[in-house]
Amino acid sequence: MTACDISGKRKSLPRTPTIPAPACADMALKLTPGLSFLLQRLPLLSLPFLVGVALPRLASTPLWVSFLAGVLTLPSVAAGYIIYTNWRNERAAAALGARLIPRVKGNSIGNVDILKQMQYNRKFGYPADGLGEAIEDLGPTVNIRVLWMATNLTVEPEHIKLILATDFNNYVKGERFQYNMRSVLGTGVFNSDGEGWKFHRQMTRPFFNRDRISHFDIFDRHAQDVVAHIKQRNRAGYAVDFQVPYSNSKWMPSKLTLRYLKDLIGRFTMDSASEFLFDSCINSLKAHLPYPHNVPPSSLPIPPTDPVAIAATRFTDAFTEAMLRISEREVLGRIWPLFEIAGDKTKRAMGVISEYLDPIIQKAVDKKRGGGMRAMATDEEKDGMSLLDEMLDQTDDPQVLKDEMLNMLLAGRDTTMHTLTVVIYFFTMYPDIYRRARDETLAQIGPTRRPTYEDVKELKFLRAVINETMRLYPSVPFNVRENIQATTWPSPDPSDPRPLYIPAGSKLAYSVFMMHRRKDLWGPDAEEFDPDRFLDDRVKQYLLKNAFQFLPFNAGPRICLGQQFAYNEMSFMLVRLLQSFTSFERDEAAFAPAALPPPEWAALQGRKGVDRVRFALHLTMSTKGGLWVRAVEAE
Ligand code: HEM
Repeated sequence: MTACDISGKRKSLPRTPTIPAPACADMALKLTPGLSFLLQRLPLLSLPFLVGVALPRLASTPLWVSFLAGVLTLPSVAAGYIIYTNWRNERAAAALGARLIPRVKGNSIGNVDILKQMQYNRKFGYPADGLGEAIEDLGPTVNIRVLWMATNLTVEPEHIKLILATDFNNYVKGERFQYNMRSVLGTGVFNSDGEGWKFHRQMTRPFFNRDRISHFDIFDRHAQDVVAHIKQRNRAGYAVDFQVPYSNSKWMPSKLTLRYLKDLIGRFTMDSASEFLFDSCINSLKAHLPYPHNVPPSSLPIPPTDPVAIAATRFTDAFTEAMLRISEREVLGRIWPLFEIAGDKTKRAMGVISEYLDPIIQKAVDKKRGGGMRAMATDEEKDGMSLLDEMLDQTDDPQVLKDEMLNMLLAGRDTTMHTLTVVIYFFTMYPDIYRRARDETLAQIGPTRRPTYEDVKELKFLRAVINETMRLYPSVPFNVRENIQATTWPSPDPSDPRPLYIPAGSKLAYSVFMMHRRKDLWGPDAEEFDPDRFLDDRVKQYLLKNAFQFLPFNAGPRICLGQQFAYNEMSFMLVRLLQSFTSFERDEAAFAPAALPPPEWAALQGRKGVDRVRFALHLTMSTKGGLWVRAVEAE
């Protein structure tokens, strides 16, 4: 690959590294994921069966006995393998003076009861239901086995620090995780390790190094649209959904997105992200907003026929669907391909996404190749450039560019959308907090002026509100890694100082959601929403003692690239809302009944007993039934 620099000389560009894909991914290109999964395992599964059948035949046993022996061989071999692996791990741990991670005990074979409970909690429960009890009983790092597959879950800052920072090179996203995500995220920055990851990260990092005026132009345009939508709907007498679904839509593509479709703020973050990423706004804010479930269908306006609105809805639905499909694969674990025997479930959504994105990327590549875009622009010129334009300085491989755009869209939409939605939710719960944030905003910026980067830095209380929101409801509540080499972690239990042994290739989950609520790390009021904990003595008392106990953006070499950008985007949107409205109220009648917490939760301790919306977990977090609000306009 070559490109022209400003002087017209040909310059070679860094080559896109070849990122190895597992064999199963190659096969999956031709076969469905399920068939490819079965074919690869066929020899492994059939060998014990054939041996089991053949051996009794040597002793001339009847055919049915041989067949039965063949059938029983498979579970016997599997059980033998599990017993051997346990024994080997125990010995390896003992040789190092270590112990195995305490194991959560179920009450049935294969811990099917735990699996059922987890599935129930995922659908109807509160985030981390069930896991909190296990951590309380066994300590902050536990081993959970379901159907003989183990996951180690930790909420211990020292252990998370090892994974993310101090022993970074020993922990990877891993081939298994990457295969689950590959049909959507390709080999982009989220979904790669080693050299591939370094290549993607160094390619995108410069874009986030500076605050750009053009980004505030983008935020402002879309923030104005959001404010206008709220005013319009409220004036017409309806609540407006800040995020998620509605049950009476006529233009919803599938049951799946019906549960999760992002709304007003999701449209703000989607439109902003598409504009700064590839300079082509999705225009989802131009599409029609949903109406509350209790508006009779007969009084709903006719669904939009405007092609821009339809295309925007199609793209956002497809994007949401693709993200949900890959997060379902994570939940199903290693056996997810068996649920995709008939075909790749991301294919339909990816078709729609590609239809939209491919021409944009191809056009940029053609322009670059045809010399229509100067390579290596100056910093000043770069201010108005999209990430796609900037990346063209480094590669013109359309697949690499597409992967990166999709990774960034995921990073840039759902995380900020969730945080903004929860901030508004907390504003509806705690009007005093809203008043303080509004007073601060009006004192610093006034009722109409557009905020600058300097203004945003001065809004200390607003920053504390955002941090406290991300403490209680971090956008990425659970995350996973795998360790390459066997290792040990320091014991979290003072009464048993033996370190914990982690066999090579273990699945390691860490939950910042749960860590952020630990009373021993945050004080007895850890579950209360109190932004002042980021401003008063408690900063010294708790947070400064261990910076790894607050990790909404991760830490170490893979720390979120868009952290500063996200603070700017969220603050900008919030400033525009604080300037435009004197208060926000939740309209509970507008929530579908199943979207509200069940009445029996009100008697419970902690946030579960207090919260008035329900939260769903997929790759990122969101509210389950939307956030329906009304706002009072400022004079
Ligand atoms: C409230 C907003 C945000 C939160 C809470 C957040 C959080 C995170 C977290 C937890 C990770 C680590 C994921 C992992 O390693 O598995 C991450 C990674 C990343 N984030 Fe963000 N993020 C936010 C907004 C953004 C935005 C707006 C962008 C850019 C458009 C962005 C770009 C990235 C990128 C590129 C990575 C991958 C870094 C890597 O693997 O090297 N994020 N983010």
